[in-house]
Amino acid sequence: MAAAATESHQFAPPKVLTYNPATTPPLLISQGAEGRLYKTTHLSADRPCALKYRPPKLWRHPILDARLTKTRMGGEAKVLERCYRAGVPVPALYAMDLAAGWMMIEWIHGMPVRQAINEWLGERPETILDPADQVDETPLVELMKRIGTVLGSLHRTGVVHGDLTTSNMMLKEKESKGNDKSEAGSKKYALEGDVVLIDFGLATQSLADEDRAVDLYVLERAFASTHPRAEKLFTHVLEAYRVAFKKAPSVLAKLEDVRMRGRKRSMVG
Ligand SMILES: Nc1ncnc2c1ncn2[C@@H]1O[C@H](COP(=O)(O)OP(=O)(O)OP(=O)(O)O)[C@@H](O)[C@H]1O
Repeated sequence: MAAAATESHQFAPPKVLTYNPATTPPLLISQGAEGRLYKTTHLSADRPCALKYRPPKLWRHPILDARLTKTRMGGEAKVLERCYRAGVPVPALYAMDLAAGWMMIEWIHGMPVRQAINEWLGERPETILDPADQVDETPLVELMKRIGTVLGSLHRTGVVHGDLTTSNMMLKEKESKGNDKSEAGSKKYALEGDVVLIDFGLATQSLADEDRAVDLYVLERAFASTHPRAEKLFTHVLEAYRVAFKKAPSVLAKLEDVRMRGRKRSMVG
């Protein structure tokens, strides 16, 4: 949940947020165990950005802590740049200071895919796939396909995300959505927009089918538990992935094995 004003933060924000006169007062967007995310601006007031900050961990040896921050955040920045250059939809990297533990990335206007789907499903009957309901699930199917296409481009680039969930994808707002303010218009456009992947903190570079399959499996499981009413539509993600990515057939065959292992593990307990 967004919390305003620097003063109320439990720990001081990084200096970059206080010494640069062109920087807009930071808004704390999220706070996790390892880091915080602020909304601020980069270079000019009309260029919003997300600032990811990993504050020093006082319980860790300072040299080890600095090394960990450099490795993890440096790895995340490297992956972001690689994806951006290859045309995978990710936020652009604006600036970073690994020694100080922060990086500034493009602000994506929109909402997490998780929220967009839940708001859209909120108005639907319990099982949206029941033909008797005559619910037009086309917008959600189209969104699933866009997710599959983006994942195909991610894996083609040689990157696995490591933490795929619908919270780690943003639905980038489209201009048309902003122009049509009517209720019908906002429903019609609720699931429109480009899917942008975020949070590459656990990403790695890999070309292995196994890693790619596990990436898809993690999303499949997360999707089933976050959006149980739309679980059956996940197949559209995999279909679009198959179309977008030449090596998909062997990844999807591997996904079968990964699922099997997952089922065995849950039977054993
Ligand atoms: N580039 C961005 N533009 C807009 N909002 C963003 C951006 N990056 C992150 N967010 C928002 O901030 C939230 C947290 O971001 P992110 O997941 O990258 O941080 P995190 O601290 O690693 O979080 P987590 O604890 O979920 O891993 C996201 O769910 C999203 O709502």
